[in-house]
Amino acid sequence: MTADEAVLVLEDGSLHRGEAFGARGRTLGEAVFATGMTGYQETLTDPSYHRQIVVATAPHIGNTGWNDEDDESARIQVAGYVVRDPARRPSNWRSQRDLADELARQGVVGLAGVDTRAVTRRLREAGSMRAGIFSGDALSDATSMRATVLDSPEMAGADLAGAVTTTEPYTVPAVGTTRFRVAALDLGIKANTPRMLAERGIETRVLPSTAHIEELLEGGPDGVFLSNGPGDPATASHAVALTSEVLRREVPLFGICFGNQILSRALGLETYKMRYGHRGINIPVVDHTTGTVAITSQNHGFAVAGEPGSRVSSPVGTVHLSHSCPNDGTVEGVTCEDVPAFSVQYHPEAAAGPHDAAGLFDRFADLMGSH
Ligand SMILES: NC(=O)CC[C@H](N)C(=O)O
Repeated sequence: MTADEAVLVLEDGSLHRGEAFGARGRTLGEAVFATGMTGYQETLTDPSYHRQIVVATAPHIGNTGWNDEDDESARIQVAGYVVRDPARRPSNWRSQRDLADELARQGVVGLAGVDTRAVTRRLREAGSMRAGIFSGDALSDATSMRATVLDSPEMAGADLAGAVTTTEPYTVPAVGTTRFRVAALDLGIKANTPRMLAERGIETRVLPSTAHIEELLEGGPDGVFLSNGPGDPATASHAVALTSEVLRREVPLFGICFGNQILSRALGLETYKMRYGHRGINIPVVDHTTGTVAITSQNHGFAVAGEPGSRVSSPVGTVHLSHSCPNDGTVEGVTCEDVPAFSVQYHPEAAAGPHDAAGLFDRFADLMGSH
């Protein structure tokens, strides 16, 4: 890595100087911090991070290099990447190349050599904020770089699923015998989701976010899946309308993260922007039905409003705000008591992360089996 200068400029006017990492140039996005110690390849390729500049709290990044197997989508999706101490040389039996080279190859602007924990403390106190990374020819004086950041769009109100969804439908076959067929609305789906469904004998037909109800329910699928995805759930009116129709027809439905926010909105609940969100792979979730706690993988900046553990009425009957995060008391999942639908704010596909929540895919299969 050549030691040329790069700077992270936050909306609050603070400047964090380091070295260019990956591509040189300029990038703008929402600065968020992610606390996972592992799984940077999955994080960087997760479409939910579209238009976000990810700040890694783990000080050493890049140790396991990059491979052709662990991508969660077709490309690196983050707007930028900020790390403290990049590995000088990757060392892993699966590594095929170097992280910095891969960032450069895909044109992703990054920054290394800053105190990412200091940046994180700032984001934790003041909240996620707009930011820019500037290097090479894009470097200029602090005032104009900050003005560029202040001109960039906010994450609140951003409608981004259309930027990451598939253009054409495709099918991921079940492994072994096909027990169920699921239609998945791709709002930014991760590759591990259809894979985990496939392992349970579920064939997944993945559809663009613009699909109409006839396309979604073509061939009479056994269930509908709402994926994770970037942007503000308050903008996702089409997905919310589709979901209302699926609920009305009582087709079994399961949603993850953005999908949880969409289902909740279809049930009449509201979403709001959190101060700094949850992004990590060791976040606890309480299941209010069983009283158990799962350690989960998460990546969200918006949340569903409501009292964890309470029951509210909706157009399709009673809804249990069935899961919550004990760290801050936010809602982490909803369960419909009168129609076959549930969703969680966290990631049972856990790429990367712990496997505590993997059983939710079995719960979805059971729900389809009993309808
Ligand atoms: N991972 C996701 O699906 C994220 C959902 C939404 N964009 C949020 O930030 O809350």
